[in-house]
Amino acid sequence: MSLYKVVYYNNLKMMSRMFLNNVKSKIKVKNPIVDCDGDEMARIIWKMIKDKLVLPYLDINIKYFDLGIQNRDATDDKVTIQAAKAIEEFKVGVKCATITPDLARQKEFDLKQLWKSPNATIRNYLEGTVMREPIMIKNIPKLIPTWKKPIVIARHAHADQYKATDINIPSPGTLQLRFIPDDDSSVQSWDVAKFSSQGVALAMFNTHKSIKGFAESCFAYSLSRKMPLFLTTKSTVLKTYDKAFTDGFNEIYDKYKAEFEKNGLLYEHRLIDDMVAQVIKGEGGYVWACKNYDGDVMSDLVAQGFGSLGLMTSVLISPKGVFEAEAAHGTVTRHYRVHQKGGETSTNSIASIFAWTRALSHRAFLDGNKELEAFSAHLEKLVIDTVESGKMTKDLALIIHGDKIERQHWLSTEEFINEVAIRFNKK
Ligand SMILES: NC(=O)C1=CN([C@@H]2O[C@H](COP(=O)(O)OP(=O)(O)OC[C@H]3O[C@@H](n4cnc5c(N)ncnc54)[C@H](OP(=O)(O)O)[C@@H]3O)[C@@H](O)[C@H]2O)C=CC1
Ligand SMILES: O=C(O)CCC(=O)C(=O)O
Ligand SMILES: [Mn+2]
Repeated sequence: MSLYKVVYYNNLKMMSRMFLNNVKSKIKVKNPIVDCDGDEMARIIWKMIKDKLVLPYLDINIKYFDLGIQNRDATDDKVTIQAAKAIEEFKVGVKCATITPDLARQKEFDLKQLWKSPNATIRNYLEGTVMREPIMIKNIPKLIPTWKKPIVIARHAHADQYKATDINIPSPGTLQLRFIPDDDSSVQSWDVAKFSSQGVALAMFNTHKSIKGFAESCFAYSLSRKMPLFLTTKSTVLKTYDKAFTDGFNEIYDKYKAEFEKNGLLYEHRLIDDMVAQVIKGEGGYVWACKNYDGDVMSDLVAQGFGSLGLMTSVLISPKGVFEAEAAHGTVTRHYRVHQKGGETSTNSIASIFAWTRALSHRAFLDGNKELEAFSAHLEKLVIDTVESGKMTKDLALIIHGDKIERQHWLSTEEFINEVAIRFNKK
């Protein structure tokens, strides 16, 4: 079995029918799923999804880890690494968006320290590639009208800025980079900068092993989806660092070249600035392999271009044979502030629902559980049917109605999830 298998439903209607025809009682799920809870509006959505769309239908052993900021602080962030290890053990995890604290958050929650990003901790532990793909829904116009087919961002999930040493330079002086080999060869050092006043510096790294693992997952994934692959870097500027990516991909491509050509698929390296311009004028329909930071930024751009951050799925596929699903967006703090004041919110829960369906379908695939596979497909179909019937959250309604939007055009956060749940019960 390929380590990089991702289940996609080509025939949602047929799978959904299978669910309706066959499922009489709660579906038994043999092996556990690791559930990582999160923060703010995302946490509120998470609970509603579990209570209304998942737990009533599944007899499932959920290994729960509370990655909410208060519990990470209370456990000195040990809970995050425990969650990563549990995902490694049970092979399938699903994660709610979490706060990565900055100084303002430290003050807000009276945190012991500025804990690291839980996403970076988990992804660095599991390694692998984050595949981000927009959910395309017929009646939601794309903000970038030239886009006709999905653009899948394949984001290298290991290191670079997300495992960097990120420091203040307190006074004038010389900054050096040193490499001390484990064997007897001599120490090497490089002068990075001569500071005449205070400043900042960053040291980041990656490994050839991780880069080649990234390349492997991108080629395997592109082939399985029959989509061309583009890798972007700034190798003209980072002549050594980014060349490690172009060389690593070329090496792995040798293995895939014949299959790519047989399927009429293209692999090409492009400079990132050239690519961003091409992306806007092209029609989509490819996998875009991005370095870690580029993938973070570009996936939000692509998500918004296709409609909303609430429609961007995100799955981590790891060479350890492990799978983690999440939404690409964050905790949606601006909406949460409204909720805290008792106001009505309309936060899109679709990407979080799809985090659950993608994790469950991977569980189904690993366990050979056809009923669970049909359940996940059915839930995805209900969500899409709900939006196609005109019932949606405000982010989507705004794309359709623009400044003519009225209250009747959209549902609140809870109303949308209730609407999906009602459809479930109608059968
Ligand atoms: N995977 C993770 O765990 C991630 C966590 N974060 C964390 O999330 C927190 C908030 O980050 P922030 O930069 O505001 O990014 P968010 O992605 O949470 O939100 C940014 C804006 O995008 C729109 N948006 C995002 N998701 C949705 C949705 N589901 N439905 C409707 N609109 C949506 C909203 O726009 P509008 O206000 O215009 O409606 C929102 O204010 C931070 O603490 C950050 O650390 C951030 C990214 C990923
Ligand atoms: O981990 C974080 O702080 C941000 C994560 C993020 O933005 C993403 O996964 O897209
Ligand atoms: Mn991001």
